[in-house]
Amino acid sequence: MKKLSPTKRLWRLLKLYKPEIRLIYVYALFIGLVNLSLPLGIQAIINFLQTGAVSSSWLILVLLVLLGITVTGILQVLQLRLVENIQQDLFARSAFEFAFRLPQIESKELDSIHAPELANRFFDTLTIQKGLPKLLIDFSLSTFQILFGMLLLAIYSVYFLLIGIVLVLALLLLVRLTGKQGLETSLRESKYKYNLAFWLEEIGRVRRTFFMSQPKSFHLDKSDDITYDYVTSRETHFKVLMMQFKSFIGFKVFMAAGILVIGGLLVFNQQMNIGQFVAAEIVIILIINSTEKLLRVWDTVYDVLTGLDKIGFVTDLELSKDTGAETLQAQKVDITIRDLEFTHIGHSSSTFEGLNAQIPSGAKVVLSGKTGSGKSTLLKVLSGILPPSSGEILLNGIPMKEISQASVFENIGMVFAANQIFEGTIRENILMGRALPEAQLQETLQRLGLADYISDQPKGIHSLMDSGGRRTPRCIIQKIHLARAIVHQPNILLMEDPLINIPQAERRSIIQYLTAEDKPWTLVVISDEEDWLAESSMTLTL
Ligand SMILES: Nc1ncnc2c1ncn2[C@@H]1O[C@H](COP(=O)(O)OP(=O)(O)OP(=O)(O)O)[C@@H](O)[C@H]1O
Repeated sequence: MKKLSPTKRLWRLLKLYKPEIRLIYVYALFIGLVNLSLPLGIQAIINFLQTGAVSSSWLILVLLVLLGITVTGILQVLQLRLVENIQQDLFARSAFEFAFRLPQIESKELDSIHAPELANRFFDTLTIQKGLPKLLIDFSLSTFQILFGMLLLAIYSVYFLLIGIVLVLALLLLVRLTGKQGLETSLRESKYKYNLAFWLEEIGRVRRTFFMSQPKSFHLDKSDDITYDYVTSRETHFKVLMMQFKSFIGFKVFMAAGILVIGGLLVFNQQMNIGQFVAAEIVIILIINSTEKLLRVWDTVYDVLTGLDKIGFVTDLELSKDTGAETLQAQKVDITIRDLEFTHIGHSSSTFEGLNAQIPSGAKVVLSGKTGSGKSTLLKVLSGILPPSSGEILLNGIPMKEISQASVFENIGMVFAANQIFEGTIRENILMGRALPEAQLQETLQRLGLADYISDQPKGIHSLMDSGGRRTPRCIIQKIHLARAIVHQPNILLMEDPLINIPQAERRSIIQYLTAEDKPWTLVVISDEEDWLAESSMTLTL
């Protein structure tokens, strides 16, 4: 898929909130118009005052000016409400995008990426969120303010209008010439920011190793290298910003000088009365303030574009597609492996090839082979997590790619070698949101020898586990992995060394339970333990 440019991403985002943004701009337009009531009203008030009499017209004018100020205030409150709605919606949208996408991303996309690191990019949602008021309110208000101010001044003198046109053209030219460079430097700066965040997470993850390591400076040196890269790229970005900022200030001075000189000359030449001059001065102040605001929006534009690019990286990653239409309905499943080959991305030779096997339903298979022979890879291919490079797997004679992924996953229980405990209660970690009869859960806990441990916990099965089960014994972690895999009585049970942390005395009874004749599953386990071999009905060697 072609990568979208950050600017295109911004348009796409703004399109989502078209009705709200339209209203924000309509309000800004009104605010810009009503704001003119201040200079115009004051101009008329001064003219009245010069007549030296308090009249009802003077009073009405004062009230009109006050009404103008109140109306703009109300419209600004309405704008804030609209932007707040967009900000809240954006947060929720981003949260669900991440939660939905992270587990669904195609395995091949994540081959060289550490998936948890992708979650760091969620924080750019806040950058975008914070940038929106500036981008929508400040930008729209300032633009209309400058536009209407210039038009009003043009009524006083056409020279004012010329100055305005020169200013707008100069701003557009500057954006065109330096905008791209600013975005590039901002993206580079952001890259190092993420590198540093990831490295700090790594230090946190293996903190004890770093705590004990001598010399102590290793992780600091590495942090220093990344920080240096960050600061250097930030400095480059800042230089671009400074160059833009200085040019903006130059434009501002040029505009103020032009308007003030022309205004003064018009008064001297009596082409303007004092009331008009004061009004023109107020308009000039409004325009200068608005230009100032536009300058400040610029930095935010880069932040928002960079944030969108960073989040876009995650949302661009291809998701795993569920193209199969068949469902797996049988109670028992046999597995046929036909000419199976798998090659990891970036590897020139295949991990395994020409693999053929027939695993009858209910078989208890031990998968063995020397280290690196591809046992874990085969298990992932069998589960449908990794698609084979060639050949196929059939479940009850149906090619796996024709069966819907949801149906395959519903029928599989899987125990991975890697720790899969997430922060949540023991119950959540086992059931993963499945609604199962309580008796079925209790039976599983009993059979795996988990019931006693759980009842000893302060909140029983509702006790909280840390991420990775930090404070839970490894044996219990493994039993929870097992409980998760079998509690729904799957038809296929795939396990990578599932019992290595479980005491020998308990292992045999668990193996006997998992390999019992009456169990619904066809079991494939990676292990070289005698106990598994003794209870298995077949072995598969890679
Ligand atoms: N995500 C990956 N990307 C690239 N290569 C990989 C990936 N995962 C595994 N490999 C490589 O594929 C080969 C098979 O790995 P696999 O983990 O399947 O073997 P294994 O038999 O389970 O090994 P072990 O018994 O040591 O766990 C190895 O050479 C490994 O380096």
